[in-house]
Amino acid sequence: MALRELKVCLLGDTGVGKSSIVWRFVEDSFDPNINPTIGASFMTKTVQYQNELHKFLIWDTAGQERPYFCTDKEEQILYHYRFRALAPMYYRGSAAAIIVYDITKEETFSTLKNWVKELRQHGPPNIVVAIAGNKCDLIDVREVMERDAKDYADSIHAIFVETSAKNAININELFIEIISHPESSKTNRSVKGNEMQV
Ligand SMILES: Nc1nc2c(ncn2[C@@H]2O[C@H](COP(=O)(O)OP(=O)(O)OP(=O)(O)O)[C@@H](O)[C@H]2O)c(=O)[nH]1
Repeated sequence: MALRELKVCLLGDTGVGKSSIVWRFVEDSFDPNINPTIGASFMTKTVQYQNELHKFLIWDTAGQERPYFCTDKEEQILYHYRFRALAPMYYRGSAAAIIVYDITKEETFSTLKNWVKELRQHGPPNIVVAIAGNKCDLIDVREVMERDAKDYADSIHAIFVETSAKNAININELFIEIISHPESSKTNRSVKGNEMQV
């Protein structure tokens, strides 16, 4: 059976649930006390879909601009240059970027639009953009309407799903949509025998 590799990165504001989405996808678990990501973390998961194996190489980036341990301005600037400014390393060569916002926080949707602009300006030309409106289990405190987010996603030709890492809603579907997107197969890398690398 053919094996294809797909580099995918997750972008978005701090606390929107990027790591939780990755944990739900890779480990099928959810930790309500998960720690904020420092810099970036890397995980892989291989799924079988339509007679092919797809190995996701997942880079989960930190959304936090000013981590709690940075007490003064100098430390914050240092953090920015050490981690946030490294984001291009993670989206370069990616088949897809999953940009996550929190449906209960309007400002995280604005951050998402900034990431879309950055990807359009500096990202790979064929990168598949997938927008995930996470925490859809919290509809009572919703601030971003699903229709508005879907209209925006359609306007930029992005995949769109509302997800809940907590309740395992649309997490696998999100990754399957990425596999099935015609553009992602162009960036997919076929791997033969012992050529496979993490
Ligand atoms: N109710 C609910 N809470 C969630 C969901 N996903 C994540 N959370 C919670 O939101 C908080 C932040 O989750 P993370 O996965 O650390 O968010 P992140 O985007 O990776 O954050 P950074 O690492 O700081 O960039 C945690 O308390 C999670 O338990 C969800 O689908 N529903």
